[in-house]
Amino acid sequence: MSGTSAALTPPADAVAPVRHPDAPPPGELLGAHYEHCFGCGGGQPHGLHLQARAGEGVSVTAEFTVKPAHQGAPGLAHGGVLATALDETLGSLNWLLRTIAVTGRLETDFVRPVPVDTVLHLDARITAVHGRKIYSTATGRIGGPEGPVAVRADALFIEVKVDHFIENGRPAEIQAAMADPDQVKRARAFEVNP
Ligand SMILES: CCCCCCCCCC(=O)SCCNC(=O)CCNC(=O)[C@H](O)C(C)(C)COP(=O)(O)OP(=O)(O)OC[C@H]1O[C@@H](n2cnc3c(N)ncnc32)[C@H](O)[C@@H]1OP(=O)(O)O
Repeated sequence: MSGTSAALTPPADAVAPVRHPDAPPPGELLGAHYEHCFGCGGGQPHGLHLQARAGEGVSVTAEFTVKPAHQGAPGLAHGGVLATALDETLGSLNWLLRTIAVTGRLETDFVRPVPVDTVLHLDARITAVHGRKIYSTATGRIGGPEGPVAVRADALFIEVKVDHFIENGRPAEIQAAMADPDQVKRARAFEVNP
């Protein structure tokens, strides 16, 4: 059983997403947006270390290997961890628009159990944009990129300014991020949209 709530159905006057001219070409790894991100950062020992790759149009693919630290039931991935993998993959899509956005809503279907050591093959795309609202969808397959669907999600991301993080983040991490020239450069570049 699956379904999508009205909040995740784009309005009639929503528009198709437009890939930013400076978006990385199809096949290129996007890289972590923040070293300490639980989803993609290399600095989190038990994080997902998810690596997203630009696809055609406004789409990405990603792989996530379920580790023993990600268990819920014995030998099986925790559902919240799988939702995190979907959230991270969907979040990385906004890089292709060069838009900073955060998850407002995430609806997940858990279709098949995902054992430890499984590689989850994720595929996500933006379906529509309406003002600050970005609608997207993702699937996670097991046994290969064409294997059966184990999880899927629909999401609504909301565009925000860098100030969202500066005003809401814990001061220690914000100061450290702002002292990192690469982090600042990356964040500010995203604020200059055509
Ligand atoms: C540097 C790159 C960083 C990338 C990070 C990616 C990491 C992976 C993604 C994440 O996990 S992000 C972390 C989890 N998300 C959050 O922490 C977000 C917390 N929520 C908020 O900060 C605010 O609620 C939010 C910014 C999402 C919205 O607040 P705003 O005051 O900016 O927006 P507003 O409430 O005016 O809503 C704007 C529109 O979005 C709609 N909206 C907002 N939240 C919604 C929601 N939850 N469900 C449905 N619609 C929603 C709202 O109805 C409205 O629609 P209309 O324009 O049609 O009137």
